[in-house]
Amino acid sequence: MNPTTQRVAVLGGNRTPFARSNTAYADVSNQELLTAAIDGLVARFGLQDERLGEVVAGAVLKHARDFNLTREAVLGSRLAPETPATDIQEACGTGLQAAIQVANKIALGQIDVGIAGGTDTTSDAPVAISDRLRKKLMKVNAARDTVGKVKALGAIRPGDIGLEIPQNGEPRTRLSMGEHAALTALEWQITREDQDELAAASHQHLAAAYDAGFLDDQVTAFRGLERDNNLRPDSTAEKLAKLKPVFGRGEAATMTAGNSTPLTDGASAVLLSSEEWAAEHGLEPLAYFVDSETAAVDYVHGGEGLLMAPAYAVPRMLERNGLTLQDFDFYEIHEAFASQVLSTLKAWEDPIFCKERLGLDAPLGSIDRSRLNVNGSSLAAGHPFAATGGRIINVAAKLLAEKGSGRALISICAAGGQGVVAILER
Ligand SMILES: CC(=O)SCCNC(=O)CCNC(=O)[C@H](O)C(C)(C)COP(=O)(O)OP(=O)(O)OC[C@H]1O[C@@H](n2cnc3c(N)ncnc32)[C@H](O)[C@@H]1OP(=O)(O)O
Repeated sequence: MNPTTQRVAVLGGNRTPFARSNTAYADVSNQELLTAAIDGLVARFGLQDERLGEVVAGAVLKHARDFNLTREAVLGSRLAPETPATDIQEACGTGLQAAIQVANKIALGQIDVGIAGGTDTTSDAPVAISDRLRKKLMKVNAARDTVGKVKALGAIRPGDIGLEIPQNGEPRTRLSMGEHAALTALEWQITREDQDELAAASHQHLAAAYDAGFLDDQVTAFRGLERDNNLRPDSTAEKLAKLKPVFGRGEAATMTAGNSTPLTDGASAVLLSSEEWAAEHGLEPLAYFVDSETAAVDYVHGGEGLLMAPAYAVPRMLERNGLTLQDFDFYEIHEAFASQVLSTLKAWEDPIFCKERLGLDAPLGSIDRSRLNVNGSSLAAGHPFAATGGRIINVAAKLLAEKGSGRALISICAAGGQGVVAILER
């Protein structure tokens, strides 16, 4: 056993431009998207025919045929086919969780280099047939002869014919992500104005980042798309204020298509390695992967808001690292919904929440809002669930590289009441 750990370098990343559902990638599969994200990284870092330690990636919405999606993407890429691959899934936390798994293996010296990634497409969602129809069709398939097959087919009734379409919601509460977030927004009294302001800033910051060339070495054009097609550089809080609420009722109806992420298609990948591997390949690390934490909350019995788990994960990670919430140069908080980011920030400022729910003597306090999602986030880029973690790591690492030193906090809420957070440093 090797009890020592080593530093984990973030060398860089790549992603496809993100596309709103049923637009530029309407006919593209998860496998094609993930392969494109990996191959972009291969091209950028000269990894053709390299056997990497491991590729860990995943998709939230997967067809049965994609049972080993990441392995298939590796086999379809220009990496050496001897590169092992693992599929994981932790809803919107998938991409960051993939990076944590690769980083931990590197830290333990089990592998020298790996890729973490994620992909999702809501355009090619895994629509299945109803349970009743599936079971009856399996009997047809299992029948030994034509007579048996005809008999089994005869057992199918019109009422058996139905589709199972994946729901963007929680099976245990039957509420959508947006409806859950609307309840949390009401609890924390998050105003429509503040949500629209955050959404407008996301669009303006992402547009500025593209214009400044910040994303030139992170995004590779794909299927005719060069930039995320959800991006509206002309978004202003005034324009967003005109949109109709889509989630929540009455007082809770503050969330719109403009201050919520759209359903999105896309993929991302991040290259992580040991310092030794980076040096051997003449690569300068952008940043280092320092630590991570996951948390889960009981949203089912009303104990906590569905998307509030990062509020719990961050203080645990801060304590372990002897840091305060203010010790960061950049805060990359996934904008599932503007209200969710604002609810989390408000919770960290609240003495009662911090004492009673987090068990802290004092509130975590406010962050310097000028350091929040400085190059835009999911409201502007879009949110292909499992690809968001990679997008965020790449942005945070490059921000640190450009600054020369500092620390970034990454926080991602996920369906199922979970949250995945991490610290990058340079
Ligand atoms: C852990 C997690 O991450 S949880 C999050 C998981 N993700 C989700 O839950 C996805 C949530 N999002 C959705 O379900 C959908 O995108 C919805 C319901 C919010 C909106 O869906 P739609 O109504 O189809 O959105 P659509 O794109 O048509 O936009 C509605 C209107 O808002 C307008 N609009 C949207 N964004 C903007 C903007 N930034 N500026 C100005 N107008 C805008 C559109 O132009 C459209 O206007 P129109 O009706 O005049 O054409």
